[in-house]
Amino acid sequence: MSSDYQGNKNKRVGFEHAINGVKEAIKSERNLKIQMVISVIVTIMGIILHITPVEWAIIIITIGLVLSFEIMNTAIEKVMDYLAPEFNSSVGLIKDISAGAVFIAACTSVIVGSIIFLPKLFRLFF
Ligand SMILES: Nc1ncnc2c1ncn2[C@@H]1O[C@H](COP(=O)(O)OP(=O)(O)OP(=O)(O)O)[C@@H](O)[C@H]1O
Repeated sequence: MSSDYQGNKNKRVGFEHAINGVKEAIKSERNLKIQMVISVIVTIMGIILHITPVEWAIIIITIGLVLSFEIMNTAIEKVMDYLAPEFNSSVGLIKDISAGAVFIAACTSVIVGSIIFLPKLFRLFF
């Protein structure tokens, strides 16, 4: 079945839609802005503390995981707001579960960051 969007489908290259999605998510989601600032700070710390290539790979995967989960959470929130804008306990639960996935990814990133950075910071200051 074709929908109204089919007429606009070929006006942009595939990744342009994705870049637009990232921009829109950043505009509308405060948490995503905070996570991006934290990602920049972590990257600067990685440069200053001379982390190894393997540590860079782990940090980059972790940052990608958190940002991707937050963007997916934003998409789920938007779908739910579109389909059911009124108060609904099932909608609330779906959003809570989606936020839970971000929370798990964020906790993982804190643990990974601590394992990589804390010993280096400790050596720097003590
Ligand atoms: N339509 C709704 N019905 C019931 N509860 C809702 C509804 N919309 C949101 N909630 C509750 O409010 C919480 C926050 O939802 P909201 O859509 O405001 O996301 P947000 O402020 O961007 O939060 P997040 O930090 O998870 O991104 C949800 O996790 C849910 O518990």
